[in-house]
Amino acid sequence: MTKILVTGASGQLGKTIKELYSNNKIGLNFTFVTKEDLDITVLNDLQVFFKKNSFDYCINCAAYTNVEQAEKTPNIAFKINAEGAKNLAKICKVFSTVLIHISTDYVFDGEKEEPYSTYDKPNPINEYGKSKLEGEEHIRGLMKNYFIIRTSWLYSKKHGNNFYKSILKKAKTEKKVFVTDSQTGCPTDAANLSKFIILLIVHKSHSFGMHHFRDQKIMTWFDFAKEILSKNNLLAKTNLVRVAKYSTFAVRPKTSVLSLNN
Ligand SMILES: NC(=O)C1=CN([C@@H]2O[C@H](COP(=O)(O)OP(=O)(O)OC[C@H]3O[C@@H](n4cnc5c(N)ncnc54)[C@H](OP(=O)(O)O)[C@@H]3O)[C@@H](O)[C@H]2O)C=CC1
Ligand SMILES: Cc1cn([C@H]2C[C@H](O)[C@@H](COP(=O)(O)OP(=O)(O)O[C@H]3O[C@@H](C)C(=O)[C@@H](O)[C@H]3O)O2)c(=O)[nH]c1=O
Repeated sequence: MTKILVTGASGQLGKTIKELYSNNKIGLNFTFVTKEDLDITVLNDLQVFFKKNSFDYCINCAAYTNVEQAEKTPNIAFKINAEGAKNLAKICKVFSTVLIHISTDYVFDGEKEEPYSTYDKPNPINEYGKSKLEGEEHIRGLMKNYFIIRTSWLYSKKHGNNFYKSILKKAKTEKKVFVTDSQTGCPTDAANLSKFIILLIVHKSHSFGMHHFRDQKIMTWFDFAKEILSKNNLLAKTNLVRVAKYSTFAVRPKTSVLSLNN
């Protein structure tokens, strides 16, 4: 049996992996831990936990993902996304566990017209992106047997908080739904990312290092809102308004398409 620890298991990605694979028949033995079970910012707790239980892989789904709030309380974002990642890297190295860590398109500034390759230099423009980049750097500096998977615009119809669910809620509760067409990226279904991660494990991949994963379609948030409403038969009933500027605390990359060819 391959033993896999999933941290941050009550979030969008953690819940998606649990739904898809907790009852698997492909020889994967999962331990799902929430923030309450195991806080990745407390190194000593990680040490105690890893001494008691051994794992072949750790999928780190724990993160601070509130892009707006991160501008106001960056210290909390850095504590979880940078320090937390550093702690996991230290522990996984000591206990010979492969770390699978998830990062984001928001490590890029969005000024490149072409898709970003894994060789492009990150230059985050908001606190969330900066904290995620610092997490990546800790992992890369501390260990070898890791996968960092950058993804973008993650959504699940069922789990967590995301743009998909925000738009559906607004369509049902607000007279007009204003959505920006000034940022372009790739919405990615959390189920597809989950499958990509599990395939790395099942295939015993040794392609350690940085990877990009996203779904195929490139679009603006406005296009995505239109697609969400259309698929839910709400487009005709909703007053969807295209705007250039939607007021936010955090600046976001203009074009953050991840290259699929690394
Ligand atoms: N959502 C997106 O659009 C994208 C996400 N990503 C990355 O994908 C990964 C998964 O994201 P997603 O599932 O959407 O995020 P969520 O915010 O849905 O889940 C993160 C989980 O981590 C938990 N958590 C927070 N702090 C700690 C801690 N100190 N110790 C342990 N657990 C903690 C949260 O608990 P609680 O809620 O109780 O704080 C939450 O359950 C993250 O690394 C994120 O940066 C990348 C690109 C896009
Ligand atoms: C909800 C909403 C957002 N927007 C705008 C605000 C923003 O510019 C853009 C996206 O809004 P959100 O705040 O929902 O999404 P945001 O939190 O920026 O999403 C990001 O989350 C982090 C965790 C990532 O890693 C990124 O890949 C990305 O998915 O759309 C509208 O124009 N209208 C709306 O009704």
